[in-house]
Amino acid sequence: MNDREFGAGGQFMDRGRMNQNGVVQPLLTDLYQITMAYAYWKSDKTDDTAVFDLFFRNNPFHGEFTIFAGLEECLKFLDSFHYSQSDIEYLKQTLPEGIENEFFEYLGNLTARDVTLFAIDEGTVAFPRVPIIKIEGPLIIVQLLETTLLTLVNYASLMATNAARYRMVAGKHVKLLEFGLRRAQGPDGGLSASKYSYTGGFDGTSNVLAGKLFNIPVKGTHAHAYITSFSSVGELKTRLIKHKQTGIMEDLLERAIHHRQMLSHVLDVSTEESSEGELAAMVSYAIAFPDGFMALVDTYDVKRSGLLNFSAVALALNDLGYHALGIRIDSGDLAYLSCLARETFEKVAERFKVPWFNKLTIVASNDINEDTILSLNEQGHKIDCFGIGTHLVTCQRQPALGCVYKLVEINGQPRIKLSQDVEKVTMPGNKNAYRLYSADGHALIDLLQKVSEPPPAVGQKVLCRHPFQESKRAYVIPSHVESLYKVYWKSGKICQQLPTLEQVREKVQISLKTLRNDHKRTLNPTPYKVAVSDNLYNFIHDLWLQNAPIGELS
Ligand SMILES: Nc1ncnc2c1ncn2[C@@H]1O[C@H](COP(=O)(O)OP(=O)(O)OP(=O)(O)O)[C@@H](O)[C@H]1O
Ligand SMILES: O=P(O)(O)OC[C@H]1O[C@H](OP(=O)(O)OP(=O)(O)O)[C@H](O)[C@@H]1O
Ligand SMILES: O=C(O)c1cccnc1
Ligand SMILES: [Mg+2]
Repeated sequence: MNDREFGAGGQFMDRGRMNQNGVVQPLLTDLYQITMAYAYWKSDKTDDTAVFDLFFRNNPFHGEFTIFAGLEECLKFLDSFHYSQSDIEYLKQTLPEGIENEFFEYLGNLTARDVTLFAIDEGTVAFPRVPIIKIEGPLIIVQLLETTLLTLVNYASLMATNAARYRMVAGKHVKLLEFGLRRAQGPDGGLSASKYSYTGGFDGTSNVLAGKLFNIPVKGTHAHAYITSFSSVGELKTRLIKHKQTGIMEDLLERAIHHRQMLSHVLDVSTEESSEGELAAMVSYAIAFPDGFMALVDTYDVKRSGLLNFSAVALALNDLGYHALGIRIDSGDLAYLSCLARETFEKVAERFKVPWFNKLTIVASNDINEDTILSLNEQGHKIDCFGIGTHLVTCQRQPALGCVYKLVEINGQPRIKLSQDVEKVTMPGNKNAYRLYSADGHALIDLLQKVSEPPPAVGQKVLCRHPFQESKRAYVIPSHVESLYKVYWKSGKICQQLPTLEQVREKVQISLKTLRNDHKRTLNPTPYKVAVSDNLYNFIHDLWLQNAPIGELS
């Protein structure tokens, strides 16, 4: 990949940062990470080692699952982590006066070589409080990674989860296209939205740069502007198109006008009421893309104009050996209009002996969200493909995932962060995570243990405890045990074969299949259980008592 590719948009590219979006670099962080680094350095903590957990506390969108995404970008970030000369110069000017020069030398030599990163596989379903990434290494460097890792994981996982939810409500046979670039949170947000909506189960994007960078299928139709740019057939500079088989130039407009006349009787709409400008626009688009003719039919009136003109042009193309692809509807009652369009195509198929007309694609767009799709499903519709922008990319129902990054161990000693809100108390210590499965292949529970404990064994009873509620416990006899963490980064190297985007996309669907339907339903889904071992439970609560100050009443 050359530097122009990710450097597009004027982003700064440094040597060694070739494989990543140029904006992802060590200074893409909060100032406090660097000021803390200086204070740690001043306090002689350069040899301290720490373990941080990266996890979220609540699933987004009132759901009970999250899709983990963004791991590959985190690994590329570790791989390229290095402050450039200009970064150091900038920090010298920006940090408060009096910072010792040796600190900048220290920063200039810093890399992620001594860091070890464990993670669950990208594309896997994940649950609250089970760290999706666990990172160990020198305190200063692992602290410095916090904000960047969070920004790489939070939106990616939110987006992949949102897309997976749209996929679940739409069903596997409907195509889903992401149309959100114009509404996304800026250019980089737009690229991430395209990438991770594909991961979550979309079929393609209208975002051309995303297509190029991530090898995602790019798809699209045309805008209302194309239709409204014509007002009469007199504006057509050319009406001619080559017959697909004979190669002879033929007049497409003439044929379309002829078919329009015939169709007006079959469809019971008057040619006078339909728009001539729309007909001209469709003819001109069909001349440009005879094999890929897809037209927007709602500019003036779907029934009285759009479907008539589209069918006329599609029949004219058919005379010349071409099959049109379909239509897009972008306003009005999408259930009603899609059924009307399908009925129209069926009528035309029968009357004009063009059976392929039955299979024309009906694309719908216009402020679609999960609820719209559910409602359209209830009403009955004939939509083959949804084009979804705004609500997908802005994650309308929940605009941020709350992944956090918490210190759980330092120099082998556990650390706990207390909170009035029990949900916010951190799970101290270096832990392993396991997913326990039932005999039918469904995930039953995620279990956190201390790393010193032996892993749960198939067929053996394990006591699983709610991390904070003493009375909530259950014995689980797993039929299969999955150890959730793999070492992804160690000794300065990515140590797993990274899956392609396509493979991560498949993983999402495979992983979702292991979840029972009641965890996945839209309304009041059943929470998935996350537990701790008895050993970890006691460890957490002992530490809690040690750390909680004893109040005094007077
Ligand atoms: N059958 C339907 N059931 C539920 N929601 C629908 C249905 N058809 C369309 N919608 C949704 O209803 C909303 C309609 O939007 P709006 O009120 O702006 O109308 P419009 O059709 O876009 O109007 P205009 O023709 O002025 O552009 C959109 O969010 C669309 O996705
Ligand atoms: O509705 P979304 O889910 O965001 O999908 C993308 C929208 O972008 C386009 O038009 P735009 O919204 O720019 O203009 P329009 O709605 O006025 O046609 C397109 O026609 C869709 O309506
Ligand atoms: O190709 C389309 O139809 C499209 C692309 C972006 C936004 N709205 C529609
Ligand atoms: Mg719109």
